[in-house]
Amino acid sequence: MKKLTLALVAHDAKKDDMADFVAMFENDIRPFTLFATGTTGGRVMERCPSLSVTRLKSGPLGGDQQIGAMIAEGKIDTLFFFVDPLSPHPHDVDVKALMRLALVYNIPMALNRATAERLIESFRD
Ligand SMILES: O=C(CO)COP(=O)(O)O
Repeated sequence: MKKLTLALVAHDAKKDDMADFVAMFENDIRPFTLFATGTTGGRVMERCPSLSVTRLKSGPLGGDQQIGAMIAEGKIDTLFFFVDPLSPHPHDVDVKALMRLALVYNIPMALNRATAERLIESFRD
């Protein structure tokens, strides 16, 4: 059976949360083929060295758009995007575009840790 793909993205203020989350649910996350924006992927691999994560560009340099394009191509099954709602982001249009494509293609999308925890549990057999 084809492995499901999971994309991980976190704004700077949420990167600790993302690394903690992945470490806590490492066994649930391991079966997925993992993609991440550049810095998020680096932090996740630092925390969980046994996980293999394909790192795309950093968000502000096009990483969000790369993940959006992969969603449009049917290459991403699930998106965990830990959003910082309290800081301005220079690439906010890219952030919105990524969320929009996740909605257009109706893929499961968790925008905070509480939702991601419940969603990842739903993939258990
Ligand atoms: O900016 C991001 C999401 O919008 C994430 O990008 P990085 O993981 O490279 O910080």
